[in-house]
Amino acid sequence: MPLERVAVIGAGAWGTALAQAAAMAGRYVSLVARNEAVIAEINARRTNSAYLGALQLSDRISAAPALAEGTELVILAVPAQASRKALTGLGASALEGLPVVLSAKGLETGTLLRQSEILAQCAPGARAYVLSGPSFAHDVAAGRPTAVTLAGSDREETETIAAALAGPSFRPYAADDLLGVELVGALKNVYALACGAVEGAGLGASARAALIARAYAELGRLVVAAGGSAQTLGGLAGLGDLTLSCTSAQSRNYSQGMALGRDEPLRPGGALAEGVATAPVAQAMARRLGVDAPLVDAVNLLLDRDVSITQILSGLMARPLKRED
Ligand SMILES: NC(=O)C1=CN([C@@H]2O[C@H](COP(=O)(O)OP(=O)(O)OC[C@H]3O[C@@H](n4cnc5c(N)ncnc54)[C@H](OP(=O)(O)O)[C@@H]3O)[C@@H](O)[C@H]2O)C=CC1
Ligand SMILES: O=C(CO)COP(=O)(O)O
Repeated sequence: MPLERVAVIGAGAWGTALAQAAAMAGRYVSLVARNEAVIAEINARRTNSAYLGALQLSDRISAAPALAEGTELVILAVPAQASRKALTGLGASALEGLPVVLSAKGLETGTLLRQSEILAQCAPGARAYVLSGPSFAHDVAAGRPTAVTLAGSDREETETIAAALAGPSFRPYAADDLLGVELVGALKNVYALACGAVEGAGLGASARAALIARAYAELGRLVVAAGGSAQTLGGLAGLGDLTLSCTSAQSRNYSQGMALGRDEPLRPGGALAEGVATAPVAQAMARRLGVDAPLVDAVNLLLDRDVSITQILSGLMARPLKRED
């Protein structure tokens, strides 16, 4: 089987979970961490307690401070705003000719770039793939079943990578629409903030469901205008992840949204909510594309603390009535 030796960059919750998934799929995994204590704990005790509690990691995983010789597949699993720094640290020559699976769900602030565009700048000789879909790190690491999308422009290599990562409880479906998969994965976090705010403010499950449906329509307008496929929207990375992240307090974005809805402070330094950094980027993108994105606008107002979610929903309800499209 090709792709025996996988390196996962970033030993946080998602990197460790993806390392575990790859190990359960039969790969040998080097989990690259920047923190020496994390490396020592994984190698000595087979746990990463800061991120995954007492969960026992596969003995096919070893932790290391740098990319090992002989790596055949790289998975990048640091937060979206840290990807550029992590890739620069690895160096373009180390990634030359390698497939790199991008797993962060966010757009870069300032540049408005997607993860694959950052990879193209930092390591032009690497080949980009994107993994996205409904998958909480704790679920994946514990071997609870889910299915995700693995997108890439080389159909044969996409299928080979999907097969290399497929295990008894982790099922990657190959897809072509790399741009669309990247965008829906990043943007669903913005809508998850809004849905969490609706719950936090006690506005009810009906409002939340209506918001999810309108978010789905808005996401479709954005993805298609940006050049993605409408089919991606109904897939695992679109509908699948939107459903998960917009309904579960296990989502950091949703739970940060709940704090916004209660008018509580966000937790600085707390668990990462990618939607907070991505919301202004999404707004700039929508404006550049000329797409009407009232929910993205609303989340930005909410994050600026200009208005409450209740006021925002009242404003949306007062917009001129229109056909549902
Ligand atoms: N958690 C989840 O359920 C899922 C997360 N994702 C996505 O995965 C991405 C990462 O999230 P998650 O793992 O949860 O975040 P965590 O906060 O759990 O972990 C982030 C990890 O990235 C490391 N890191 C940060 N900056 C750098 C850097 N410059 N160089 C090297 N390592 C760095 C951190 O290292 P250190 O420990 O030293 O700070 C830490 O190990 C996000 O984009 C998220 O949307 C996708 C699906 C599921
Ligand atoms: O993307 C995720 C699940 O698919 C994780 O969502 P959060 O980053 O909101 O926790």
